[in-house]
Amino acid sequence: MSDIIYTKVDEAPELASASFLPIIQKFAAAAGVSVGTKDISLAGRIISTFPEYLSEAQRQSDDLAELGRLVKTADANVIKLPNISASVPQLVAAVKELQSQGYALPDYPEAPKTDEEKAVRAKYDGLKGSAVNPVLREGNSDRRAAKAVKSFAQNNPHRMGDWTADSKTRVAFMSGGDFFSNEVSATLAKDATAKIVLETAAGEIVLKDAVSYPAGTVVDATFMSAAALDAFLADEIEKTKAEGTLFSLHMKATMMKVSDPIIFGHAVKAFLAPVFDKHGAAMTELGVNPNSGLGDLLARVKDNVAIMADIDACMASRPPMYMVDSDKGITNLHVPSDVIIDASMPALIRAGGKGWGPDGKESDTNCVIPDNSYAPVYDETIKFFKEHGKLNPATAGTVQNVGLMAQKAEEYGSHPTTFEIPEAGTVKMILDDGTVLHSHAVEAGDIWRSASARKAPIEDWVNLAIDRQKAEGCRAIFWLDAARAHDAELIAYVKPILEAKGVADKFEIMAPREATRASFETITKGETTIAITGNVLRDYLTDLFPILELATSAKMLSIVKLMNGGGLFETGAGGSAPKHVQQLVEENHLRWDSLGEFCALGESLTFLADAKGNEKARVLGAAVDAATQGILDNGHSPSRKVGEPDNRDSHYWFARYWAEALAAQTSDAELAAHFAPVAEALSANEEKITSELAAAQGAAADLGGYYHTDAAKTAAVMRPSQTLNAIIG
Ligand SMILES: NC(=O)C1=CN([C@@H]2O[C@H](COP(=O)(O)OP(=O)(O)OC[C@H]3O[C@@H](n4cnc5c(N)ncnc54)[C@H](OP(=O)(O)O)[C@@H]3O)[C@@H](O)[C@H]2O)C=CC1
Ligand SMILES: O=C(O)CCC(=O)C(=O)O
Ligand SMILES: [Mg+2]
Repeated sequence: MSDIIYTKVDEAPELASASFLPIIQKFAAAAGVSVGTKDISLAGRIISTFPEYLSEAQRQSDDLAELGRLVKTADANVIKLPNISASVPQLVAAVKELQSQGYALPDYPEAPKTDEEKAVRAKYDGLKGSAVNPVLREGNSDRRAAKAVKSFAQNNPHRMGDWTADSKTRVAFMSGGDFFSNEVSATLAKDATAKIVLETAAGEIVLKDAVSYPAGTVVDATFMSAAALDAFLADEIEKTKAEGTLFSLHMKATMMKVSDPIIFGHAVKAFLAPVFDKHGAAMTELGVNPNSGLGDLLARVKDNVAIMADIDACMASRPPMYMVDSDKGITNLHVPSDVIIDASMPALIRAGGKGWGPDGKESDTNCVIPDNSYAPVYDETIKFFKEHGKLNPATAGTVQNVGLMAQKAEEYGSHPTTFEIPEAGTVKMILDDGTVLHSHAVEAGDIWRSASARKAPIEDWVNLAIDRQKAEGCRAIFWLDAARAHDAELIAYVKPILEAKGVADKFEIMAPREATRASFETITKGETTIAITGNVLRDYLTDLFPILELATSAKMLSIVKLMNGGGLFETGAGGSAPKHVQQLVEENHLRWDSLGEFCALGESLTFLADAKGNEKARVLGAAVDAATQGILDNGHSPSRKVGEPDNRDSHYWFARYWAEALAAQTSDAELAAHFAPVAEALSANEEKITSELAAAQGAAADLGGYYHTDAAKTAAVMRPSQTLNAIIG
């Protein structure tokens, strides 16, 4: 096993790796540090799941499973880039592309009937959504902006849209019948195995047999009422029209891969309610599944003139929709994975509460976030800006995050125990000793789910929070709502630990709405605060605050201190930026910023030095930090526009500053001697390299695929400077 594993992923970060990884490998080798790769891309995961359909040459090992084992050991040192968490349309597209490249994969069975189809479908379902992060995240999350990154943002503030008190933008959420209001929770006194059953008039349906929990696990159960959701959505569509704003829906259909696509499907049905009422049967016949979105729906009904006419008439009577791409007519409801709440809401808030409408113009927006558990965070943020005006990134302090994430904690681990209820009855969670832990009366179509958080991760999380607060000496708030069932159980863990460690006075506990306001008040004063949150708020806040403070969450330091002693270093807190690939393919400019990779690399090398006593790795790591600083100080981050320096230029500069720092350091003479000529060559050839890189831009680029690109073509596109390539070797 290599000293450091660098993950092979998808889309923009993978393109960036084609340019950056050869540099990392070359520099690391000089210090005897090996950097290997493991493929966790969507295409790679599909290929490794179906060996029986593929030729020997096409087969691939199951790298995700291997990494899943590695992260449970003290040896793990993994640099994890963002990967696609696939929605069904993305999965289907990736399969089609692989088939076109000669991979005889089975089609994705939309409506599996035979046993074989059901088996294939089950395998594909395992690849869906957030199938990678929960496997690798065997530790809790520490996300913050590195000091250099934060001060760069303060000295070079990005543009922010203005907020005015009369903005019509608002957040809409349910007032009852949702996951928030139906939640019940209990902490298990002893190890237990639970069975989840649905008791109906006709008998008992076993939804899930034998889920095991160790003693101390906090086990929640809740449901979203389909009837309440539908009434809410219909009402909000009407209200949006009356208010003259855009209708938008913000979900996490990728990570909440069972519950949220269903909620998304309800919104598609609500928006096209008259069409579904009239043509429901015909549409089902055509294979329409509202959960796959409007894009899939339109592709299936496009040849039916009557349905298409009624869709047009319905859309004309509806409020305008928030658009993903107004030029191409792609709406919020086209694909469930296009609008993902963690990134979409902060971008809209950064823009002053504006979304893009079908006319290609900015407009105030109704932001529909049905469940009330976390919607108040965005609601309060918007209220704060309406009262105080936009945040000033030049003077704003920072919100760091410590997130409970390990061992599939909370909602993000709930997929195997989430069910769309087939018929009315009572869902019961029954323990092996006969105790009925939780019970809910449900109707057909309700979405019932159970989430859990284990004792060891919860305690590790509280201890991580204590360490981080001690290191920063700043305000620290547990975002827990004493009135919410799950949070009350967590508070029962948190308080005694804080008291036992004598640090209770250093921490506050507040419900998300109050904590949101308190955090904005703190950073408005230029101060730092730590948000100590559950898994979903970890995700939401580590995009929200960075996007407001730094313009993007791509620049975040994202450390997962693995519970068994290893290190997982995530690059940034954002995703794989599909829009960046689109730009590269059209005009050969990659605006992806690798600052997240730079930060993660520095941490990984320092971790290697500490874990293995490898002093050369420490020197390399310190030089990475100097190079990162050099990129910031000298403005060599990628620009957004074609013809200007892009991701590849920033890698040249990174290599140069890294080599210069290594040549200049005095802790390791051998490394200094090795890198002196490299630094000199990079500096002497600056003009030549940057003009070779510039010459590559402008025309369309061929990667030989989207999900499964051609390695040689990608390398040719991403490494266009022969002079630089010759120096790197
Ligand atoms: N850790 C992980 O594995 C994660 C994976 N994802 C996955 O990523 C995909 C896309 O998700 P999405 O919600 O659109 O979020 P993204 O973070 O990928 O994109 C949102 C926007 O953020 C900006 N951005 C993100 N990263 C960078 C970067 N390195 N440099 C510059 N700008 C950046 C871009 O803005 P602009 O276009 O204005 O330049 C981009 O369009 C999905 O498949 C999702 O599942 C999402 C989050 C985390
Ligand atoms: O795993 C995913 O789908 C996304 C992860 C994410 O958004 C995050 O961790 O911030
Ligand atoms: Mg996120």
